[in-house]
Amino acid sequence: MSNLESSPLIPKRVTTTNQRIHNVLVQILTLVWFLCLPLRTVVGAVLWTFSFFFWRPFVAVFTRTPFAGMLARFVERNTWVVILFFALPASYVFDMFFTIRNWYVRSFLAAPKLHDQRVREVQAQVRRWNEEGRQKPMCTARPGWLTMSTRSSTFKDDCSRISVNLHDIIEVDTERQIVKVEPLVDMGQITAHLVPMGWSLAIMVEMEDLTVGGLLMGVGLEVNSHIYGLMFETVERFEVVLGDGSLVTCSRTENPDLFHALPMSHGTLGFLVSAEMRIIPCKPYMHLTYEPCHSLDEMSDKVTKYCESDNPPPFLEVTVYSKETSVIMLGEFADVTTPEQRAKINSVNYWWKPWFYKHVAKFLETGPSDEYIPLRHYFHRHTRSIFWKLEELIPFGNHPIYRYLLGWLGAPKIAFLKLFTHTPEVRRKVAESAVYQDIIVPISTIRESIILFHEEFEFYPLLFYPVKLFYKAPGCEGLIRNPKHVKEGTNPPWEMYFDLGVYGIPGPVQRGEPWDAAKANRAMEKFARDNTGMQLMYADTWQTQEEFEEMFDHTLYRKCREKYNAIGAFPEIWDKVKPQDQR
Ligand SMILES: NC(=O)C1=CN([C@@H]2O[C@H](COP(=O)(O)OP(=O)(O)OC[C@H]3O[C@@H](n4cnc5c(N)ncnc54)[C@H](OP(=O)(O)O)[C@@H]3O)[C@@H](O)[C@H]2O)C=CC1
Ligand SMILES: C=C(/C=C/[C@@H](C)[C@H]1CC[C@H]2C3=CC=C4C[C@@H](O)CC[C@]4(C)[C@H]3CC[C@]12C)C(C)C
Repeated sequence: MSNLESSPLIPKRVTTTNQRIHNVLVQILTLVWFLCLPLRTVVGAVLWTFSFFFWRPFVAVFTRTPFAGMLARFVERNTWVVILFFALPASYVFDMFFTIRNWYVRSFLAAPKLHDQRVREVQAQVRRWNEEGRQKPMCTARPGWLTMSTRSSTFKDDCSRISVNLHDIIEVDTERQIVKVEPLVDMGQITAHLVPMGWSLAIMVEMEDLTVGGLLMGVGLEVNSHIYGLMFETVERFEVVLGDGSLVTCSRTENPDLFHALPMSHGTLGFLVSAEMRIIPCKPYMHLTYEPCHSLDEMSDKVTKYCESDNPPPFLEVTVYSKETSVIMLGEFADVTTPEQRAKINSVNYWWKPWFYKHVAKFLETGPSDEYIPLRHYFHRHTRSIFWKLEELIPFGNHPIYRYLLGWLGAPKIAFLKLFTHTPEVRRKVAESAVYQDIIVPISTIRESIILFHEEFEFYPLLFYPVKLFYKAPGCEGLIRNPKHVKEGTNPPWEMYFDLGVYGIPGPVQRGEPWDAAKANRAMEKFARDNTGMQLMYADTWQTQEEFEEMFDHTLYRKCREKYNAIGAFPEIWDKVKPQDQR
């Protein structure tokens, strides 16, 4: 028995019939596991031994030698080799493991009971950290390579790592229209659970590996954020372990200051251990209408009109293919009942299908159209191509031969891309020669923003998701600044913003011309600050601390750090996100 389990803080487990079945199954599986020894040895040895016991130490040692540059060049020029032979198979095995594990936990282990026990384990770790003299500030033990962040920061090396290993969906309450989840539940897990029940998160974020904790303690948004706002707006209650090990809950009425300060606080106020989030009923299909636009003005006018109308389309996304061309996608949940509708079904996520954004680009030539996409296919439409990033990594990835032969392997997990290809040297080069950035700015700046991105990055496609930012009453203003030009007569007041994202190698770099990463990124950040906008902090920032604090309002955040015992217990956000050279 571990020390934690013998602790008086943790209740003894109750053995239920399900758990007895669980015990028998564990014994059977152990037997099967041993009987499969030869297969296990081959697969396990090739994948895990190579990745964890050879590749990482090899990279660590190699990067200290004069050959580091050579390795970086090899990885850079032959990224597809590393991805095809290591990242893809590892991702496949990892996904299979988690699919089985999640099914198993759902079927045989009582998650609500385990939740309380696991929260106590987090509390026990924090209390132990206090008893041992509060040496280094705390952060979650999740390793950097497993996260979705492209940041090069290494703050975790200077922190005490607390394991917040909470992976489960605790409860779906269709009457209250709430799902209660643990922070490491990811988007893929949620759609697999909710969609067959006829429900969806109010904001169902696209990428399967994004976690609830990361999206709420960072920023989450999707193509219906022009209705619901950022993901944290759909939260009813947070449950948090504070720096002294106590457990608090907060909502709009209970500890409201903490409730409003938590979003975007990046784990610097406490450890999130559960969140209650709004769910909405859904239908089996998304009816998607494609409207190609052939000028920036046409797109800007149409999008503004749709977003600000009294009856906006429930889902709205734009993919910008060049300064003047883009496709607007308008979606609504739908049933498919008639033969005409059935003829328009397109399961876009089957592995042999063309990547979604390539499919959408065709409407620029063929004109407006519509189709019915099965809901899970729609929710995860960009996963297979990692938006438009995979083409750079596997240039032949959308070729029909590749799709039919190897498409079933799916996309490499971002975590494994990072694990296998991010040597420090590569990371440095990426920051100087590629851009992964999103800003959220008012919809009134569509033209200026796209022109700015064209001048600074000259990379397409661009991602465009409209987002409603709600005005917060005095005392409730969190890190995200209040919008300045709210729409008259709305309650609560709001202003329409949009997320503009650029992910890839800028035009000048592709052509072998000079490109000043610092200048371009700083111009983008200044534009966001000047327009009461913000940058998404999963990415590297090039701002100074003063500029960062001009972008994000630290007033309530700092009050809460003091009131809820976070000072000394957790780093400040800036310490987590600041650029490497400001450490
Ligand atoms: N559509 C969208 O909205 C998209 C959003 N993103 C971005 O990706 C990030 C999410 O990625 P993901 O890998 O899921 O998350 P991460 O592991 O990157 O976590 C993001 C931040 O949240 C903190 N955090 C996570 N879990 C907890 C917890 N239980 N308690 C306290 N703090 C916690 C982390 O703290 P710590 O540093 O201590 O680990 C970290 O600072 C977000 O920043 C989001 O903006 C990316 C793509 C799309
Ligand atoms: C914020 C949004 C979407 C963002 C995604 C497109 C990016 C989020 C994380 C990005 C990536 C993470 C790590 C990577 C590993 C590198 O080796 C290659 C690049 C990348 C795959 C990179 C690509 C872009 C992201 C997926 C929207 C939806 C608001």
